[in-house]
Amino acid sequence: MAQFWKPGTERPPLLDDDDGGILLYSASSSSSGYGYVSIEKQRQRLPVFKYRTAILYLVETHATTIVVGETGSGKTTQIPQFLKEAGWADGGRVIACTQPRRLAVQAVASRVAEEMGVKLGEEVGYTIRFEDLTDRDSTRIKFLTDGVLLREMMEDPLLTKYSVIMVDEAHERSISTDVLLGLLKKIQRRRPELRLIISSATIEAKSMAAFFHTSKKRRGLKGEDCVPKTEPAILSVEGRGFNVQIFYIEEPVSDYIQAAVSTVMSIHDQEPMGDILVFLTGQDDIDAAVRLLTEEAQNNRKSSSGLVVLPLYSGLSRADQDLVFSPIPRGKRKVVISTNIAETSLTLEGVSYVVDSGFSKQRFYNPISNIENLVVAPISKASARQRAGRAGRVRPGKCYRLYSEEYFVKEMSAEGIPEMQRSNLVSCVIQLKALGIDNILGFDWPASPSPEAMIRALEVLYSLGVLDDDAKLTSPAGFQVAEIPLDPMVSKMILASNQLGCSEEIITIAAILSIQSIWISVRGQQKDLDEAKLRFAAAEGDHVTFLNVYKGFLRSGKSPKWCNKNFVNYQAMRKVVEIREQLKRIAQRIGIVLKSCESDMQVVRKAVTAGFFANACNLEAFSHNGMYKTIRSSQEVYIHPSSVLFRVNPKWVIYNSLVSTDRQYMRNVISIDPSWLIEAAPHYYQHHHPNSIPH
Ligand SMILES: Nc1ncnc2c1ncn2[C@@H]1O[C@H](COP(=O)(O)OP(=O)(O)OP(=O)(O)O)[C@@H](O)[C@H]1O
Repeated sequence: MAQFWKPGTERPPLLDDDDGGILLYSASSSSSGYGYVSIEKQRQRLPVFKYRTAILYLVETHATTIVVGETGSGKTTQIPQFLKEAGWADGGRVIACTQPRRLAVQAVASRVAEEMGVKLGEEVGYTIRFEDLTDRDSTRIKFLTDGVLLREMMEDPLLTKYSVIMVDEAHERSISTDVLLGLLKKIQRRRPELRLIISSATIEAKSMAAFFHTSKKRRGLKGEDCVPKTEPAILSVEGRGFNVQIFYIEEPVSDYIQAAVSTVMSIHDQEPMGDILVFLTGQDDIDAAVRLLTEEAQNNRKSSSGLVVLPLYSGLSRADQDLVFSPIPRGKRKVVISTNIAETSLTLEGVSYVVDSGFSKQRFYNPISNIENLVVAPISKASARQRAGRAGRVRPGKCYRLYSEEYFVKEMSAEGIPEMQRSNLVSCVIQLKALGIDNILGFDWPASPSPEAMIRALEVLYSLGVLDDDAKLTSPAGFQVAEIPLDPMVSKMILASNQLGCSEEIITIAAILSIQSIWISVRGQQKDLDEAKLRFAAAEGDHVTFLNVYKGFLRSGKSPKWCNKNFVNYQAMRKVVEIREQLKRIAQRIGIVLKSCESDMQVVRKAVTAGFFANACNLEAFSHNGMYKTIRSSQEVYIHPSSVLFRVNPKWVIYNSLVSTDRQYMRNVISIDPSWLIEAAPHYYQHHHPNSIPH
């Protein structure tokens, strides 16, 4: 490893480090030594502990407090406890702390419950989509995703039960965080007693402060006189977790999966015990790396025995995700291979080594072509620092970056682009509409989305029948779609299935579409995978094929062996079963009758069309290479090789998503009859594309 890796230059990190200095995370002044220490001692050792009085004073006197502190300084776990101790949860009030990711919500809630010596779900609880572990009477500190807090606003627009809302990891700038910040600013005007804490590792504190600074006079709910200062306070928490030594690769790598696997093996061969956390981009990469490492172990090479390799991504079932937190037998080394869901807020206790590929999957949306792509793109310096920080949570660690120091310093961007400015805004707009925000274009955003993207979103919602001519939610369809916490196109497909009598099938399809892939992808075994797929392949396309796989899985008694034999990802199927159960409950709640259409696949395809008609494509006449054109923007697209319709090339198809590599590829494709498009969306096709559909 010595000739392969170059240690980073040591330089003390500064909070406003905008020149991209290479960080050597150094131990905070109070973090002395490691080994066994009581939880109370661990708490007191965290940098944020010294700021307890300052934080409480600022929260008392300011409507908004912005806390900037490096990863591991203790913001997430400690600040809610300080607030509780200071009485902010007295009198039945609740302290909320939001996170952008579900996994982080669960993990920090468990940790805080443990630190307070209480049972999770009582005084300390959490809520994520489809899962509520809180108690209406006793929960005083509640962790939740920012998306869930937005949903709570539908029932309680002023969020009256919360005394303090802490928006954590604001630097991630997820869409939900940005929408939440905009709405909280509105709520503050009506509730001067509400306190906000915006906390983050790298937030541009000044621009956030400017956003929250308002000269407008606030109106109290009941004429309260406890008007705090409107100018936000900014507090920098100095100090970090433990030393993390950074190493850079000397030469750029062409295959980051292979490079990550080799790095893990080198660490295992040469470094003292300590778990390894590897950051790759998505399920495919991760499954490939897990397989490569497991094969090494099976080949019984002395060097790789003793490795316990675990994947971590959002498409895993809860039980499989929990495995990464579970202890492993003594003398073994855990290797967790993860997407960026482990990037912020998580503490994986045993981790001493991080391997950072430098990439993540990111959404990019082009409002002109109205196409959204999920692409593998370079991460920002802020993400790289968060990733490195995972190695220094409970003891000093090392981070191996699979890119050069020069690249980090000169080319990596300082911060990522806010999700709001690179996403399709359909879900965001429907949520604001459901909250009664009519003037979406005039909404006060921390970072404004492009007007084109907004207009596109309004158009899609209008064509889905979710908004009426006055851009208000339609009743009941619009309200029902808003109620289902999924992409409105998927929700519309579920609503249509109710009328078409195939809700059982469509709910299965919706569950499968919400995870990345149900197939095991194995490098070098593509032919075997294709053959396995043929056993389930349906001429109608991928959606019907999914139903065949799901039926087979149930018939096998949910057997892992059956999955392996058929190249079906067992963990993904467990997640599908889990999501399906949750969707069933929501569907019943909004009045959908669960009904199976048995073998009538035409109604299933019609229901898919009802949701995804805007993604219709037509095979180019005389096309010898399978080129399609999208109806809405005449974009050139092709069926992805992973689809069962690859090379079949039916004349008319609908896709669920696009991935762009050398070309734009359609994933999850189904063949349709073009007349269904007019049935599903007469306005969209007759007015916007009158000559594109044969009558
Ligand atoms: N589950 C856990 N097990 C052991 N230690 C933990 C656990 N969770 C947190 N800690 C300790 O608490 C420290 C502070 O964690 P916390 O999440 O509060 O920091 P933070 O400043 O919010 O960082 P981040 O921005 O990365 O979320 C960790 O570095 C770690 O030492």
